[in-house]
Amino acid sequence: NANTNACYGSNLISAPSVDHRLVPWGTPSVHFSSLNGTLTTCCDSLDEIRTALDDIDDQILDLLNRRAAYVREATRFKSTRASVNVPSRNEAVLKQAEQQAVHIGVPVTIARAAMGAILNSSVPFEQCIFDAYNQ
Ligand SMILES: C=C(O[C@@H]1C=C(C(=O)O)C=C[C@H]1O)C(=O)O
Repeated sequence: NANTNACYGSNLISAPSVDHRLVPWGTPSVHFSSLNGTLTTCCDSLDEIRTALDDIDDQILDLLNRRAAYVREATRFKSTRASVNVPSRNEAVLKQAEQQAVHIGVPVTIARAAMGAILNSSVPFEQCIFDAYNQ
């Protein structure tokens, strides 16, 4: 079959191009099972998505707060400043996070970067706590 598209003019768009997609395009990736067993799909708008993201970000911050409390507590079991950072443990935490990410389907790129940022900020936080009690 000849490709006759070009015969109809250069402005003919037979398939949405990367720059001209009707939104929303593709198929939804967020599904909820409600109480009566019916499946509902999110989302109807970008606003709805951002409201959901804001709520999740609040939950992440809550977890970070709890995590930081334990990191602070760990300082009490370190007798020297040099023993605050434990590279082997950092590696183990990262490796475990990557494996868990694969297991539950979290994009590994996100899991790796997020856990890396958590560790890279937790160690200085713990060192700061150590210093504050060591002067
Ligand atoms: C909390 C600790 O101290 C540091 C912080 C870690 C963390 O945030 O998970 C891990 C290892 C240490 O570098 C620990 O030794 O477990």
